[in-house]
Amino acid sequence: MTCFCHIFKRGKKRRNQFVQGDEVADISGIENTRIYTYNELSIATEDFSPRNKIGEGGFGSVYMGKLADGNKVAIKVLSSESRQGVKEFLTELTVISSIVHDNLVKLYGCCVEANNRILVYGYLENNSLAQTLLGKNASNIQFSWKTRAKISIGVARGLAFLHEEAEPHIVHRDIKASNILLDKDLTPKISDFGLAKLVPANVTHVSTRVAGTMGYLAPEYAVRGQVTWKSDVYSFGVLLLEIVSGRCNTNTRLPFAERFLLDRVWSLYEVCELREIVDMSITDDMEIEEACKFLKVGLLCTQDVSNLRPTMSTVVHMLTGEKDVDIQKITKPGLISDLMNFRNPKKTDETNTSSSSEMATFPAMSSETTTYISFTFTAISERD
Ligand SMILES: Nc1ncnc2c1ncn2[C@@H]1O[C@H](COP(=O)(O)OP(=O)(O)OP(=O)(O)O)[C@@H](O)[C@H]1O
Repeated sequence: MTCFCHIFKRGKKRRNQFVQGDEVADISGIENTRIYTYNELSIATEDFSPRNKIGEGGFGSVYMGKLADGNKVAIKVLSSESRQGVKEFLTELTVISSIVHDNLVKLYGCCVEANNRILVYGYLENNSLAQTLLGKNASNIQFSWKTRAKISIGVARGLAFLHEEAEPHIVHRDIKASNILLDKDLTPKISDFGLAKLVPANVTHVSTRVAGTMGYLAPEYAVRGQVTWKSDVYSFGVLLLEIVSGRCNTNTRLPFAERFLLDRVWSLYEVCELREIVDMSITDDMEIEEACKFLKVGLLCTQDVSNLRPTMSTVVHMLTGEKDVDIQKITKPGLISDLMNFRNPKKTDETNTSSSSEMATFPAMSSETTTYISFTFTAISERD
């Protein structure tokens, strides 16, 4: 009798086992990840109809879908470059879906049938900050100071959670306005965390992904490809400046002195005129003071020397007022104009009005990093 039970148990799929056709993999935690069939997702998106396509990012296309239970979801079809083995893919995915926080987009599950690698996320009604706050087509959302403060603090909390509490700790690598989504109450949710590991380090992919991101890259990331939590803090600092000023980190239509937001904020800080860059729709004096405090936190986060940047939990405390902003610690941030100077000192003077679609190469970079920076300046001009 004992022997019979044993055989029976061996024949059954275990809780931590993924079985599909001939594929059998033991993956701890998989029982908490929902595996969707391709057919289910195809029905949800009306056969991946272009009508339901809501975006296209470096990882692939994103569709809005309605599941059989009525739940609205965002379905991200990873591009062909992203194909990983089933076990590897599911192992990473299980980790990502176990990370749950109010300020992180919830990953519901995935589909790994045949060559398809598809992720299913909770759907967020109010699009990304890139589209609503910084986009060309103004949204009807009123970004009051209260809303901006709530968004800034929420993103800081989400990132602090990824860096300091999530197991394993996660460096996002691509904090930027298009990766901050807003739900119906304008609660910010960070998207795309952990995805870097789902895609092989493939040059073509990296170059397209980082293309829109230049203004957010910490100098050590741009020059040496060095990614740590400190490079995320730098990107968050740039995002914070964008939220307070209501403008994109790079605008090549502006005169050179105003073109790069961080450079502009730093020069205004030096002459005690930070108020000038605060979005004009914020008019209340008390709020402007608070906004200037946020700008100073942004300057602390973007310090050129990465060791001078605060941790994200310290940033949260400064933004919420639980900790003072120590202005003694604000020194020169890592400026884009300095990176460009490094590349070609003659080109960055006041008279430089050249198009930004030049190729940039930095001697210290690995060949992979060089490739993506060379796309960067083209991308900056395309966005404006
Ligand atoms: N969970 C979601 N809910 C609602 N819309 C989403 C969701 N996820 C993504 N989107 C939409 O799809 C677009 C593309 O998202 P995606 O994250 O793939 O690319 P991106 O962030 O714009 O660029 P990149 O891949 O370079 O980071 C977003 O800008 C957003 O409009």
